[in-house]
Amino acid sequence: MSTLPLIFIDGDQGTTGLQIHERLRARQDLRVLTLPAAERKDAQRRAEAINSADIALLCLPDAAAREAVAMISNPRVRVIDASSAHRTSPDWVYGFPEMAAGQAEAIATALRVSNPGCYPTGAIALLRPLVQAGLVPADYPLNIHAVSGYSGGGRAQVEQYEGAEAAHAAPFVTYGLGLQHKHPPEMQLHAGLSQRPLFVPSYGAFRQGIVLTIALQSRLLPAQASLERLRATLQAHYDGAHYVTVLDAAQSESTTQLDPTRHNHSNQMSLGVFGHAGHGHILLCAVFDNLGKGASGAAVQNLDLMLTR
Ligand SMILES: NC(=O)C1=CN([C@@H]2O[C@H](COP(=O)(O)OP(=O)(O)OC[C@H]3O[C@@H](n4cnc5c(N)ncnc54)[C@H](OP(=O)(O)O)[C@@H]3O)[C@@H](O)[C@H]2O)C=CC1
Ligand SMILES: CC(=O)N[C@@H](CCC(=O)OP(=O)(O)O)C(=O)O
Repeated sequence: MSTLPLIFIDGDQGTTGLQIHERLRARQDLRVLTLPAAERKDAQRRAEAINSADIALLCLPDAAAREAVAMISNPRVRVIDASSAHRTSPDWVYGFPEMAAGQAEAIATALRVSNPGCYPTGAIALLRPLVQAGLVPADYPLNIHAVSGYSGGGRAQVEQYEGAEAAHAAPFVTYGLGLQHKHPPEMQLHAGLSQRPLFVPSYGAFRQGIVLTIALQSRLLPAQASLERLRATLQAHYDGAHYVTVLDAAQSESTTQLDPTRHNHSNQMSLGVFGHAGHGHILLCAVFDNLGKGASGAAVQNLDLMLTR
């Protein structure tokens, strides 16, 4: 009998699950369990697979993820949930290792880890250190804009852009106009905001990658919140982080545009602070792959932390 840890991917045929599978394919330090196509939605087979695993990776819609958790009877099974079902639940560890001191350790020892959402990853990465340093007030009236690749919408949206009707797919779509998107509560909680941020998501006719931007007005910030101070605070927070980089002053100066696909197929995220002191305008930016640091890459990063225990 092998003693290598057994990892079950529930939802391995979906957008996130396929990419996790791909990332784990060549690994010699673990075994990956998936169900045959005909059984992948069979509740009994899923329950058996989950309960036989050391770590179950849930790459499912929220309802199916909740169902999967309810199936667990083996107290030793650990879970990484990629869905948004548990991201604000106090019983789950939020799977963003760079977010705060001690977070990586909390993930490493956790039984239940909720992977962050794609858009929240960028928003929280930018805001949390600045709010904590008192440079962005917790009640700042925030507007968060983001443009994602269409794969953020999962298989159904990928089909629209890559299937038979692809020629009719819109080149660019702004959505969530009811301002009820599922992500603001997750952003608010983990960024330490006292108000719900306003979030305007869009997607374009490219497969994957995100540019997320947050505009700030200096007159609404504390006097010490200069562009340089904001940048230095983020640099200090992410100093030594493998996957998160903050553009320095020279890099920011020479950057005139942001390409959402820049970090595709990696777990990297770049953060930038741009602005014009004379106008009192500051722009916080995050660039990353919605299927990398925004989903599958982050899940594998968390898996690796959990495998250390
Ligand atoms: N795409 C992204 O950028 C990101 C996605 N996520 C999250 O990851 C999760 C998965 O998303 P994504 O991969 O995009 O979605 P997909 O729709 O691409 O994949 C979901 C998969 O789950 C399967 N599935 C649905 N219901 C069940 C069930 N009851 N039992 C077993 N399998 C089931 C689906 O099968 P079928 O298609 O046959 O129904 C599909 O293969 C979501 O909760 C999403 O919020 C997180 C971060 C980013
Ligand atoms: C482009 C696009 O359609 N995006 C999806 C992202 C949803 C998603 O999967 O969100 P998580 O990252 O939290 O799981 C949307 O906005 O509904």
